[in-house]
Amino acid sequence: MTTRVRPSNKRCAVIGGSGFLGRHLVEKLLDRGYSVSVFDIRQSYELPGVAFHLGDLCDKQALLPAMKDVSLVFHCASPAPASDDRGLFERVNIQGTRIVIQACIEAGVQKLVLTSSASVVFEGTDIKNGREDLPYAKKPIDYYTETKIEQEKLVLEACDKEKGLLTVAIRPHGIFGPRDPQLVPILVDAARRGKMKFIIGDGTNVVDFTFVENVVHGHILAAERLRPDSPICGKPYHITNDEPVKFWDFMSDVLVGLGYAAPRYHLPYALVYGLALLLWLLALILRPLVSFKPTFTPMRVALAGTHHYYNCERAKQDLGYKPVVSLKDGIARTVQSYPHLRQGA
Ligand SMILES: NC(=O)C1=CN([C@@H]2O[C@H](COP(=O)(O)OP(=O)(O)OC[C@H]3O[C@@H](n4cnc5c(N)ncnc54)[C@H](OP(=O)(O)O)[C@@H]3O)[C@@H](O)[C@H]2O)C=CC1
Ligand SMILES: CC(C)CCC[C@@H](C)[C@H]1CC[C@H]2C3=C(CC[C@]12C)[C@@]1(C)CCC(=O)C[C@@H]1CC3
Repeated sequence: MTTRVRPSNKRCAVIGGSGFLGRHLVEKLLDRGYSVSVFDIRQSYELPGVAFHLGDLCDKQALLPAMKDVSLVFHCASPAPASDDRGLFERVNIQGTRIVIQACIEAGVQKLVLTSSASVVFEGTDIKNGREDLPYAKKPIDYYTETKIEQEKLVLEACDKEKGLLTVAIRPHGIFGPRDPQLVPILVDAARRGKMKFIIGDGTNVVDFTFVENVVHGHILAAERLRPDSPICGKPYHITNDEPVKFWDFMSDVLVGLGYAAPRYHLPYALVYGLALLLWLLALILRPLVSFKPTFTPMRVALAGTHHYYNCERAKQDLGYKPVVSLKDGIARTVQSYPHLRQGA
């Protein structure tokens, strides 16, 4: 007879734990007394109390040791949204997520918390105060969004009290904070190349940006509230700063905080979107000959020129969620954490 060790409630695994969000999550979990296994394709740091397992999440045999005696798994790995590699997104976000679910079931994991994205409902048109019951985007703008939709469906459908696996999806929006490899670095790179003089559209579009510690807080609340009798099983939850802000005010605050000029001149949205589509097509056609990555992709232009902010009442009601860091403090802490990206550095 084989005896199964009951996983400790304070042992968890973070898939994607070397990444931006993953590492912040690991640090908070350690603070809260969890012991943590990180599974990632790379190791980006060392911390006492963290065991690293390196491998590709599409490889179940590589995943299983990271889930040994673990009751709770966070899945926050994904290829970077800026990539244009459809095959990679399908392999990691769709096939890989199926494998993560199978591995959880085999390893006797009780709870799986997925980092999804509020963008699963975004298709380039305004979303104002969007709730979780909005339909998934029918025409997602990029492969990242297309595969995040499938990934979320897979994880939520895998919620099965009989089989003993409970699942929930967190949908953050526009995560920023110290060590973010995307938002601030891309913005500063564009500013240094003189591309941030322009506002796309009339500059009044309102969006959500979410400080990374609030996203972590939402994940941990969801994990701790996920029980067979709780209403959160198999549901998605928006997690934002709950302080929608004008996109171009946020960009200006970050740029000015780092010593760059705020964008001033307006360009028509339709013109910039058309040009971005054209460039994207050109990059696709020329890929066998030359490789170039346009700064202004159709997705970025759509995000920069439309309203996209989300209601997080469901998270407040069911998870007891409330942001722990304000937008103002989040921006100040973020700006302070990038001395090397300051103008003149
Ligand atoms: N940043 C944002 O604004 C938002 C992010 N999200 C979601 O949050 C999650 C975390 O994002 P973020 O922290 O920004 O991203 P990061 O790229 O910083 O972190 C993702 C981590 O997963 C790793 N990874 C990628 N592919 C694999 C694989 N096949 N096997 C194992 N590990 C892999 C990455 O490695 P490598 O770097 O080598 O690829 C990286 O370490 C993602 O699921 C993303 O979709 C949702 C909403 C907004
Ligand atoms: C060049 C400028 C027009 C824009 C520079 C900033 C952008 C790089 C970021 C502004 C909004 C961000 C965002 C994401 C990535 C970085 C931005 C485009 C996501 C696409 C990351 C992954 C998600 O799930 C949704 C995010 C929405 C906001």
